[in-house]
Amino acid sequence: SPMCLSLPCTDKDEWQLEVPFCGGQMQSPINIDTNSTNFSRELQPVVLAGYNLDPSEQLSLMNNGHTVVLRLPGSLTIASGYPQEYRAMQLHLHWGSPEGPGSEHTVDGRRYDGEIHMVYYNPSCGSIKEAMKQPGGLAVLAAFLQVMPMGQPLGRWGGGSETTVAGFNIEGLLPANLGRYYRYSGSLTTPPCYQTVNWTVFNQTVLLSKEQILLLETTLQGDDDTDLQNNFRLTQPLHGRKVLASFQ
Ligand SMILES: NS(=O)(=O)c1c(F)c(F)c(SCCc2ccc(C(=O)O)cc2)c(F)c1NC1CCCCCCC1
Ligand SMILES: [Zn+2]
Repeated sequence: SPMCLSLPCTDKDEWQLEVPFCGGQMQSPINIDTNSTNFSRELQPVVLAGYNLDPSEQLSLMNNGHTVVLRLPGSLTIASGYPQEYRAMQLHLHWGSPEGPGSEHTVDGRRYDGEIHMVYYNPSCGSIKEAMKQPGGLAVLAAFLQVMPMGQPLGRWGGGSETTVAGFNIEGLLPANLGRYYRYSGSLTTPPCYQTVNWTVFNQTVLLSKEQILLLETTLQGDDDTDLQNNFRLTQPLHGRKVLASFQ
């Protein structure tokens, strides 16, 4: 767009022209200004249950043209850290390019190399479709991906359009410390932009090797057969929302 002065120039926010919620007052991602977060002692550490998936469990990994998505079984749940239980749906990633970082959330204006999102729904809202439209119907656990200085690779990341991976310890994809996080109410960061997401953004990052980040940035094809890069939405205004912190 003509107003774009800095790269990457992906002002996806024409979305609100055809997708009304995308122009709402509770949109994600946001910049987290650590000087204006409120410490809340009610925010307990996030505890996952059922995350150690049996290798006999085959998980679908696919490139949907916008990100790489790993479908997760509903047996993986958030057992604490939220007022109600949530069940897993999928996890996916946001990244940049060899020219620059690609996290969705920023902290004090800093953009990280990438961001992992684990998407959950509240089963007491009925089906996933209903949950997606209810406030608090969705929860997303977000962690920043950061290149570690000297890389010994973490976990396994696949590529290609549709494949399956054997079950593995999903908790290994999140930071070790799930007790330090930011919490705020926001939205999906892609159309339909439903404002129904209870966001958790962990303070500790997930360290990947330079090769792993580069693999992510250079191996996936987007919808239009170009490199799938910079698949992050620009940060959105808070419109008075408070960001809570589970730590001081
Ligand atoms: N950050 S996020 O959670 O908002 C998010 C993104 F930013 C995303 F960019 C995506 S991928 C883009 C949306 C999409 C496209 C195709 C398909 C398909 O062919 O199955 C599915 C979805 C993406 F899938 C998600 N997460 C999805 C949001 C879309 C539907 C709600 C349920 C799962 C979470
Ligand atoms: Zn996402």
